[in-house]
Amino acid sequence: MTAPMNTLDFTTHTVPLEGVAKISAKSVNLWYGEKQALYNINLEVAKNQVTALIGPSGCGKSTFLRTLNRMNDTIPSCRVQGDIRLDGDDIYAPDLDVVHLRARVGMVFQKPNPFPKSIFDNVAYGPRLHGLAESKDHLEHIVKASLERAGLWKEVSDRLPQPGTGLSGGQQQRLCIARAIAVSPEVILMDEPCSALDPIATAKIEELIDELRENFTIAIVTHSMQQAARVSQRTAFFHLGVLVENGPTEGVFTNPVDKRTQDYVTGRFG
Ligand SMILES: Nc1ncnc2c1ncn2[C@@H]1O[C@H](COP(=O)(O)OP(=O)(O)OP(=O)(O)O)[C@@H](O)[C@H]1O
Repeated sequence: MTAPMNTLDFTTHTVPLEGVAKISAKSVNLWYGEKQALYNINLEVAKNQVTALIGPSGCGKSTFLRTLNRMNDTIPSCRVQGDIRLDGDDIYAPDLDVVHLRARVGMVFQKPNPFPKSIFDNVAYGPRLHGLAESKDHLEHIVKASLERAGLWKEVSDRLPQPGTGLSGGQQQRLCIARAIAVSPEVILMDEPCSALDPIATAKIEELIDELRENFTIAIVTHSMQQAARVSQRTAFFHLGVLVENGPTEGVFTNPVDKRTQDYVTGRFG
């Protein structure tokens, strides 16, 4: 039976993970002030895979992404309930060091946001903050390796002292990915990382995402169903703050179980 109009349907259809869960979210509810934005979300993020979070504008996908490294803590009206574990560690435990958590779970934002510093210092910032480099040589090695992994080294190796803000939009986004990688995170959260980029820069980032999953676990919010289909192994479809469907990407797109997912993937709304 379908839910009557204007009544939230809380049903979630989940195809269980085949691999290992890196992050496990259970019964997550979230409010901004009086307004509830997430309802009883249960979602596992598979290790060394890309999980795409999709859904119409305002459905809560960015909000959910931000619960995974407690970025919502910076919003005073925001209240989170539930249980979120990273390799079994409760990330909302009262004694948890949030700075350490955000080193384990890095983030790349919609608009490339390099610091107003040199290319080198952008990447060196995190390792310096967390005391990860034993010497100047070691720091240079980390910066080079991070830029290489982000596919940017060849383009910037001769201009490391120049400002990061002087790079093209696509290069800036790869610089932000290098900055995230430099602290050796376990998970990288990406919130519409290509929405400010042209198709060529987007294609480069998508290729990079595919390479990165070998070493990292990735969760990506995207408005583009094509992008979700190209880069992810699992997809979670959100609607009105509810996780409607969650499973292998191909199944969600070609054989969705729920009518709300069917309507979204066939372009009937959103
Ligand atoms: N800082 C905030 N304060 C109050 N309400 C917020 C805040 N951020 C988001 N919301 C509300 O929470 C709901 C979910 O928003 P969210 O940004 O997570 O959705 P989204 O699916 O990522 O949307 P979009 O695709 O447009 O970015 C929306 O109703 C939004 O208005």
